Amino acid sequence: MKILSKEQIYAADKATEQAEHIPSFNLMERAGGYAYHYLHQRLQNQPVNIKIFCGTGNNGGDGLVIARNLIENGYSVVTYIVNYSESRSTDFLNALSVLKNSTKNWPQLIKSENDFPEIQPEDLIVDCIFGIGLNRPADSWVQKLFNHINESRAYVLAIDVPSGMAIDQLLKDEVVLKPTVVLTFQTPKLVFFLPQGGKHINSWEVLDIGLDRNYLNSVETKAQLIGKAEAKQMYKPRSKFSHKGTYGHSLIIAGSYGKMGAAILSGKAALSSGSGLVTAYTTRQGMPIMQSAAPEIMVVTDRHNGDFLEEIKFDLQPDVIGIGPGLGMAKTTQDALKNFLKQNESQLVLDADALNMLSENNDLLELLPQFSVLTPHPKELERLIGSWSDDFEKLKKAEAFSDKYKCILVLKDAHTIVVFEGKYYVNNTGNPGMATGGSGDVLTGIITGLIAQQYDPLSASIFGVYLHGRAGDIAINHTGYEGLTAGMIVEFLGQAYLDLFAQESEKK
Ligand SMILES: NC(=O)C1=CN([C@@H]2O[C@H](COP(=O)(O)OP(=O)(O)OC[C@H]3O[C@@H](n4cnc5c(N)ncnc54)[C@H](OP(=O)(O)O)[C@@H]3O)[C@@H](O)[C@H]2O)[C@@H](O)CC1
Ligand SMILES: [K+]
Repeated sequence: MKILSKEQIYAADKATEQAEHIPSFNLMERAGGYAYHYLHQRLQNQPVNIKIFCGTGNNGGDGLVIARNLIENGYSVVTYIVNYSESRSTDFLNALSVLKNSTKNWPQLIKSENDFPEIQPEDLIVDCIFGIGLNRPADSWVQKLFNHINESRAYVLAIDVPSGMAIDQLLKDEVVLKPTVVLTFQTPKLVFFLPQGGKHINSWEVLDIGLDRNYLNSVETKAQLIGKAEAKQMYKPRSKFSHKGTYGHSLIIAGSYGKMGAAILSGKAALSSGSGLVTAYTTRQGMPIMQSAAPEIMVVTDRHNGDFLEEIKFDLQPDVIGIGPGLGMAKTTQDALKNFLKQNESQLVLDADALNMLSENNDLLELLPQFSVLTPHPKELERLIGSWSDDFEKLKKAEAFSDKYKCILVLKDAHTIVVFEGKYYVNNTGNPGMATGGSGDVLTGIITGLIAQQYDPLSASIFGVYLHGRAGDIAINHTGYEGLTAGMIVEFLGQAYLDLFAQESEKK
């Protein structure tokens, strides 16, 4: 699903008005009307007290349209206008005059803290104070109103975006109204998926307000949300006359004394993502551990006998190499990595200690083959690209790094974002149960295994991140968040593949 920027949303508005030859107020009527229907379907005329807080721009105008529809349909509504500014948008004034002409239930003005109404936990709050037009911190009395609503424990439906949250920047000392649900128009907003904004969002839904299809289909967005529909399109079906060679050979270079689990998890994940063959390259001591833990995985070892890899040399030609999990940061391993990178020609997926070694020796980055995949978690990312002031700057810096080294960056987080050639692919699977040791090693294995099967590195990264999260989502139905372990993510990978096509087969 495309994630439009603020400018693109305003442009989609204009394009719709032009294509349908309608004034902008019609679009507000439509958006507010659909939002009313959303509420009405769920409330079914229950006697709940609804308090609608409106700003003085178009988000507030939407609120007035929702209020009018609710009042006309017999709901108990009190509407407030939060007077954060003396200016009113034209369509806000249009919505106000239609409301005043059709009902005696007129809005009340809130000008300061003294005007705040009492809110009961049983009330339903509709937040239409600020939408995407917020461009600076709200006045302190308005922020107090956000907090007043947050403290009420009432159910809060935010229209378009939670008030106080800017969609294209992080505002200093941001105070945000924390909704129960965000009902967002037409397109999810990128900020919902970034840690600093996303933490205020419990759940969100997109409301299709019928913006112009031609515009939406043709607009090229920087960010895209990856869900099942997008993942399904990437899936490569298997052919009947295939054999294990068809699905490639993955080499996983991983493990050290006390960290063999990382190699096992990565190797198993590569296998379960479908790689035809998997070989692990690890320390000599690791051989019996690998062989007994994963009989399907072949093992090649360093000829030395130490706790850490001292040499990375092998006599086989894998299609792709995943390197890093559990390697440790021993000097001997760093030298081994350097020598390996100098002569390596295979496609690479780099994770964990391999990334830390790259951060310590920036020259090594020049040795990476084009389209290498790097899968840092936030701390590893910081070591690679330096610190950032906020999530938006983080993305910009990641983009510059990816451009400079022609690599694919997989920014692991609650919503992992794959960054490549100026585009952001935002993953929408996964859950907090996956914040567990070894989860990242599994992802490395999955992406490696997909590249072995001839997925191009970008698709392998996007699809791999999706599958990883989906496997975790299916697994928690059995384990709960706390009980989920990385090994289970591997076990549920097959289910994640099946789930891609689950709906079709159920319908048959
Ligand atoms: N296509 C769609 O999706 C459709 C969208 N629609 C709706 O329009 C909404 C966007 O409306 P909007 O542009 O009028 O902005 P909104 O958020 O109401 O803010 C109002 C004004 O406040 C101002 N301002 C900013 N920060 C401030 C601050 N801290 N303290 C005080 N003032 C501040 C700023 O004006 P400024 O002062 O900068 O001139 C801003 O313009 C959108 O979210 C959706 O609900 C639908 O109606 C139709 C289809
Ligand atoms: K809002």
